[in-house]
Amino acid sequence: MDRLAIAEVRLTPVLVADPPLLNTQGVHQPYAPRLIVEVVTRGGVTGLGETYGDTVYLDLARPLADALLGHTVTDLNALPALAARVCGDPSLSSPRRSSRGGPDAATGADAVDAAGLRGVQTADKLRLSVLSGFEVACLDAWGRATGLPVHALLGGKVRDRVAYSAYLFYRWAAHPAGRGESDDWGAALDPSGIVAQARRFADRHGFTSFKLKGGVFPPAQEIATIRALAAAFPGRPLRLDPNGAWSVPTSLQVAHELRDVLEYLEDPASGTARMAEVAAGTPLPLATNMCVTTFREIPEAFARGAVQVVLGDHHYWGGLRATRELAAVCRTFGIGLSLHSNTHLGISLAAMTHVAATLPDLDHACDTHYPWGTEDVLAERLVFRDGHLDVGDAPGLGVDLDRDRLAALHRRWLADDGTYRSRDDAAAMRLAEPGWVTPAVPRW
Ligand SMILES: O=C([O-])C(=O)C[C@H](O)[C@@H](O)C(=O)[O-]
Ligand SMILES: [Mg+2]
Repeated sequence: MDRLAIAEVRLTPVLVADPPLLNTQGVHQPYAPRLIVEVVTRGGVTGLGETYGDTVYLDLARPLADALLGHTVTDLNALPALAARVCGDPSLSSPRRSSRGGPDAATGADAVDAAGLRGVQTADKLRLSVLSGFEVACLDAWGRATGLPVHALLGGKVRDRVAYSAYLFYRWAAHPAGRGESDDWGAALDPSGIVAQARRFADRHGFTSFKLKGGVFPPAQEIATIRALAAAFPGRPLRLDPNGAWSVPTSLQVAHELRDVLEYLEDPASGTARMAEVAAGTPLPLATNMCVTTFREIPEAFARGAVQVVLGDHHYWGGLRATRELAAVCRTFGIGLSLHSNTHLGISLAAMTHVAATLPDLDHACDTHYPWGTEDVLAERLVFRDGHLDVGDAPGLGVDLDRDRLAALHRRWLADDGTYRSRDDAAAMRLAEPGWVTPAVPRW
């Protein structure tokens, strides 16, 4: 066991190129912050983890890294209590104020900040997101030390490949003011642009289901885009996610108009109360990665029938094992399950794939931003075949770090003056539209 004790934890914040993808709050900044966690055992094995890299997460990660020294990588049930002790007083788990001085993201369904795209931001959720990077790194180290894949440490895989969905975004050709890296996707701001984007995703990665990030244009335009996708890809599962931008009547109208082509409607309205009202008025299933993002949000949402599919995310649910606990709760209440994604690198995609492989009732193809990325810290990028990732049996996560790439992305983080160290989609939007503020919801 001593060989599995943690001798060193390395934290490397990085900035990763991100395209100008639009959402209801603004546009992605040219660079997204991520944190790479390396856990080194006394036996000399290194495990990899990845999580959000915004400054508020880094502030919690540093004390947790120190506190982990001497613990063994198998000691995962003790992680949440350790994190609660060293990352701050659990009583701080009440809602947190927006770091941007705007409305408090957690006080109600009408207030969102960048974190609001993934539900309210609480101290609990921040801490769990940090913890998830360490949990994954410990599992990777444990697997590498014993020759077992992470899915085996989670009880074993029930499938050999995991289905992913194409994540379509309205987008500009380039970031405003000549910032960031360029790519060859071009702009997609209307139905034909999105259909072309979907074709490219399908041709390149074999995706057969499609999710459109909505809440960008008035609903009639987004309905037209979904209709164009349905015509171009008949019978394929489609999803639309305006991140809570619509009122209850608007949500009901969109649900009615698209009821024959949508697999589910994702977070049409903000907050459990509005989602419950929408759900009561449509047979279309509602999915969420906003109103059910923590265990404590489950009882009310499930009792009120507010959601029919939970889009789990191992980052903010607190790791791969917590994601399995979420799956058990969803199974108990007859609620569907899939997995959500934010801008991420290959370590998180590998982690997500391992846990997805162990979930018997994964009902829908998982989300991923990965195909939008052109940079990674992995020696070899993960490759989708027929819209799936294979679930390997190599030890740990089965992915290797490229130290030169990691160092280069870290140098970018070091060189940044703070502009990109915390995600701020509204700030990025202001470069194109001075005076832009995060729209209040309901926006339409
Ligand atoms: O499903 C979702 O809500 C997301 O993927 C949240 C993300 O933050 C997405 O809106 C984005 O990347 O702009
Ligand atoms: Mg969503």
